Amino acid sequence: MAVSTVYKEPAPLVDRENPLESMMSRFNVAAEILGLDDETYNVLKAPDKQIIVNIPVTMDNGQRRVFEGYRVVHNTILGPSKGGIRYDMHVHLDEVKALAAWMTWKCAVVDIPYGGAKGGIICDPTTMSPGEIERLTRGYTLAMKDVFGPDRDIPAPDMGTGPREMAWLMDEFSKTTGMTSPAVVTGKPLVLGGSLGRVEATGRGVMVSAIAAMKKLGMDPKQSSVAVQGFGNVGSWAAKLLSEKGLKVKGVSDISGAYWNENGINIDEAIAYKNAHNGRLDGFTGAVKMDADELLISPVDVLVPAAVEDVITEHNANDIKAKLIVEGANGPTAASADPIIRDKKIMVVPDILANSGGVTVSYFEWVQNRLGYKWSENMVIERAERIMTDAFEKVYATAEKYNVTMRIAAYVVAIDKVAQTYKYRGGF
Ligand SMILES: NC(=O)C1=CN([C@@H]2O[C@H](COP(=O)(O)OP(=O)(O)OC[C@H]3O[C@@H](n4cnc5c(N)ncnc54)[C@H](OP(=O)(O)O)[C@@H]3O)[C@@H](O)[C@H]2O)C=CC1
Ligand SMILES: O=C(O)CCC(=O)C(=O)O
Repeated sequence: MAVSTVYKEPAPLVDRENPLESMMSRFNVAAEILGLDDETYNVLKAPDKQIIVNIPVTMDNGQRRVFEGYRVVHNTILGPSKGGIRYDMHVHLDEVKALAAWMTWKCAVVDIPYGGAKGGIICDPTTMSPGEIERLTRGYTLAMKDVFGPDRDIPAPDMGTGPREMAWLMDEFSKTTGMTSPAVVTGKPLVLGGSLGRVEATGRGVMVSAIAAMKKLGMDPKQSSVAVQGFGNVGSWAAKLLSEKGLKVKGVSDISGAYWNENGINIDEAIAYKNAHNGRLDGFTGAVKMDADELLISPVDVLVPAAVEDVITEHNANDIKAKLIVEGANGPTAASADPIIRDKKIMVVPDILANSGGVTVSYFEWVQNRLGYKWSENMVIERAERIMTDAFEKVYATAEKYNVTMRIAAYVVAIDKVAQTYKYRGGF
């Protein structure tokens, strides 16, 4: 049988900023503020484990193709590691390492008992059939069977994956143990033990943090406008829930381009259009198409980058008009843009706080699976909102205490918690 290795080589990071370097530069600033000792610094800066696997998959045409997959466990000091799995052609080991570390900091910011991990496979799911994606997902799960576990490492969805992939993962893992193990993965379909409220949880958390930040800035949601980059799980839910709070969503985008309506886009219509057109906004008539790069520097009060890393850089930061940036995506702002944004006095609710609603409700899903009990949607929403509001206030107070940005403050809160736990666990 012919074996093609076309998807095996990782995409180079040459033309992009390196998210791992961005993560480390903020980590270093926070470590300095906290006066972290050398031992703790060295333990926290590098991942505990990096696993790279080759996954042979029989494609629909009978050819075998080998895919490269990763799982990076950054840290387990606070508990079992937690983090999503990304299917995308740009997946790169350094990116997965950054994403795994961000999971450690994110779980610590919202004070849930998890460490951090992230996974990814270099693939383009938009060109694969459901059967090919299923075989890839099952192959990845088998390759990671000794890494995953309800008390060890608990995956979830990220870009390019959703409840369908999580169901296959749960089923394949359960076969290896001979027991149905719903708690091995979160973001599952409801019938398999998924939690009410998980699908929209990340977008809802973005909305909650945006409203909390607007309150601090004295901005009235009903008099404010917003642009959202990325119209997938996080972006579309954030846009919908922000519009329900009265904000005018003037711009949205996906890989097909950006769409602008000065009078506000009808988000329910945009979502319905996307769902009916292969997940894309291309051809949507409720807005005018514009250059994708223009969206980030468009005249809006609030900007929500909810797609990929490093879209805000030293090259466009100066042109941003928004007074508030709420990071739905992980790592959308390169470290090179931080000083420019700070000097422009734009408030940034950083990724590890703003998008933590997803992992928070994942935690609730895991708790419900372990209890064998289901919570009502109201209970999920109310508890997640409380956790996020408390985390926001803690980060805001830390920013004031040290006179630093919300981003550095979030790292300070997170690293302090993990470092203190490390000291207790180490016995001194
Ligand atoms: N899902 C979750 O619960 C969580 C996700 N996140 C982060 O949020 C971000 C988005 O994830 P999620 O919504 O799940 O992913 P999805 O795959 O559901 O959606 C990604 C969206 O981004 C669009 N996109 C991709 N590249 C670009 C680009 N260069 N410019 C504009 N749009 C682009 C995609 O367009 P198209 O579909 O046309 O390709 C799609 O609309 C990621 O950074 C992820 O790590 C963070 C916390 C939790
Ligand atoms: O829901 C989860 O467990 C993790 C989601 C995720 O990958 C993220 O927050 O970046």
